[in-house]
Amino acid sequence: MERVNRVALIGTGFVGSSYAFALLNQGVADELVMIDLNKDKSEGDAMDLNHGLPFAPGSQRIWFGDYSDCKDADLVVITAGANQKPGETRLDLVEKNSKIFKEIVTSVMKSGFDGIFVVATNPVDILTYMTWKFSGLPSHRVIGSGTILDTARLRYLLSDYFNVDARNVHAYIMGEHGDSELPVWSHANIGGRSVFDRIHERPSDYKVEDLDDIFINVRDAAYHIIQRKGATYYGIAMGLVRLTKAILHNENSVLTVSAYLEGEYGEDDIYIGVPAIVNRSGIREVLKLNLDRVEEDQFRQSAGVLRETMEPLVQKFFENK
Ligand SMILES: NC(=O)C1=CN([C@@H]2O[C@H](COP(=O)(O)OP(=O)(O)OC[C@H]3O[C@@H](n4cnc5c(N)ncnc54)[C@H](O)[C@@H]3O)[C@@H](O)[C@H]2O)C=CC1
Ligand SMILES: CC(=O)C(=O)O
Repeated sequence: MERVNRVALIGTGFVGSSYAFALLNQGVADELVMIDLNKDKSEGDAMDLNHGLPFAPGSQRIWFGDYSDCKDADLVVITAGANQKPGETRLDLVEKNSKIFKEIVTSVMKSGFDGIFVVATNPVDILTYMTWKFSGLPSHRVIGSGTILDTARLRYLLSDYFNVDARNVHAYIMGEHGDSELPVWSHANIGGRSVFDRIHERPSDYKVEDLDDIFINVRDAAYHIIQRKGATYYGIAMGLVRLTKAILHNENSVLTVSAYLEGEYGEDDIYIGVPAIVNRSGIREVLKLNLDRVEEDQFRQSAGVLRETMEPLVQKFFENK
């Protein structure tokens, strides 16, 4: 008999329920258990999604459950916790969401869970680090969604600008999933042709300065959406499904996830957005790009911002016991 893949989703708010919907529609997992403090909302979502099963691919099972269901999960995806209010940064959420994570990750581990964690709650790089520390799992089995969404936003905006299918635009955002992130222009290309070459061959259509505006729109996209509708969820939900598929289907896909660094890019003991090869074992390998000097500096600064924010919490939770 073929092995059943189970995903346990913790947090079924805007992001979690959108992820559940996208996962069901793409038929990526065999089982999805939904867990949330808000029992009514989560149970209602499970009922509602079950009614879509006749229209979904394959045979899938969805239910509202509890932490004991995490024991047999291959993947625990955490989207629980506070989101940003207009004007708040992701880093502003760090204290309250770290407390929530201590409770959640401890409960998951008590179930006997021995799979892979995927974290999306903000500030995602720091909460991925916290998940790794609270869980005691090997670092390659704890993955943050990192800059997966920012990279998708960049590819979309470049595709719009150059009028080329987003799937043929290859460009990464690295660093913090947040205000200090950076675009890796030195490796950005449209179907293999560097964005700079593309701009230079069509000077009447394209300008290098436009790349700055494109990046600023990527970096500030969450603020623009939150201002309009209070939260962002569809983009990240689809990104999380992409990541889930790369893991459960052992794809060895390159995705800009939040990965634990041990000297790569000159940093260690930190989770931060980098391109990495992802498969059934989690993060197989961090991909080392040759960044230019400006990008190297920006990456170092971004890591510095994360360290500075994280330091008091690491002391509080792990050093002052
Ligand atoms: N990584 C990324 O690219 C993105 C991350 N996010 C982040 O995702 C997180 C969730 O955002 P939304 O879904 O919009 O928030 P939401 O408020 O709609 O949902 C949060 C859910 O967490 C649940 N929850 C809170 N404490 C819990 C606990 N101790 N145990 C179980 N469930 C608990 C709540 O009941 C609620 O259903 C936020 O931190 C947000 O910033 C949002 C978009 C993109
Ligand atoms: C909220 C958030 O992290 C985003 O949309 O990028």
